[in-house]
Amino acid sequence: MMHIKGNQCCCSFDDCRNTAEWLLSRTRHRPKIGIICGSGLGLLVDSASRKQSFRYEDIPNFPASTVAGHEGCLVFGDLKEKPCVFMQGRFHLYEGYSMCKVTFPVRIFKLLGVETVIVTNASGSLSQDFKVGDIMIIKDHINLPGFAGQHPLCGPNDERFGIRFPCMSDAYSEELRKLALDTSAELGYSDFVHEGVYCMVSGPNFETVAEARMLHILGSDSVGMSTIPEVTVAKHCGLRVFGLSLITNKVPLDYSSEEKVNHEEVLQISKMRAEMVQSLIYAMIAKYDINELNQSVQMNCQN
Ligand SMILES: O=P(O)(O)O[C@H]1O[C@H](CO)[C@@H](O)[C@H]1O
Ligand SMILES: Nc1nc2[nH]cnc2c(=O)[nH]1
Repeated sequence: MMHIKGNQCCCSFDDCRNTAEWLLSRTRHRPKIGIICGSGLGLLVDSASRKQSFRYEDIPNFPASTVAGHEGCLVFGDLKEKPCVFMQGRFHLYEGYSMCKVTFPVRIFKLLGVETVIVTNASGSLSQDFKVGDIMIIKDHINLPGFAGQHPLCGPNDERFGIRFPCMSDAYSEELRKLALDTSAELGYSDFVHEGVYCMVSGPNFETVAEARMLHILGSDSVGMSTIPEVTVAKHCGLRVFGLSLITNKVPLDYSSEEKVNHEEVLQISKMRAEMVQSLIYAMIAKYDINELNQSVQMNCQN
């Protein structure tokens, strides 16, 4: 599959602008919060009001969802009266998409007027402290494909999106992480909500024992096959980022382990715990003062 024309990204500023204008001319929604639903987490959309949905296949330049548990719909709607847009299904490198296709919707979010992105995913735990069904607030990440040059910002930089060398040491908003921890305590969730470091691998296979041990030694608390490209592009274009990772399985760190992960089990646990993820996000959004946060986004966002 060829996504790069010469050394040009297949998703130029004009492609992004055309897609955003197509959407803006078909909806009255003007979202401020963009939510990316991970594997099996599509039901985060369920309680939104005034919903309007577009199938990915009908949106110009949008890739198609090919993975079970990723519905393939862009849904506009309000959560607690805050205007949101949801990706019910994301794109992954292992589907054969280039990094610019994987992250294309994040740039569309930006051009739609979104200021905060909430990413969610399903991941396997490497930390002995996490149990299946726990929620990990993403504090930081390790971009393993990025180390090998599989990086969404490689190639010519378009300054209309952001600067050539973006800072990543504060990728995940400290203020939103604190809000998440406080909200978890109020909901009585503290026993199963923890902060941690997420590591991305390209997939599609799950880890060998030796790989899992290496990722753990490197400082990863959980591992998955997504999220980091989206977060990187969001930070590059000045969006505020918050991330939640649902622990759907334990990654075997020992050859004697009986654990054998598969995607069906990942989806089963995601669907079982999606309501918890949903109530945490809703409670956070209810408390979230968009105007106040916008001011601090502008102050903090020096990129
Ligand atoms: O990261 P999300 O999209 O939630 O999905 C996770 O679950 C799938 C594997 O079961 C992989 O795609 C992995 O990345
Ligand atoms: N790489 C990887 N991705 C996952 N997504 C959900 N669980 C896992 C896992 O154990 N490993």
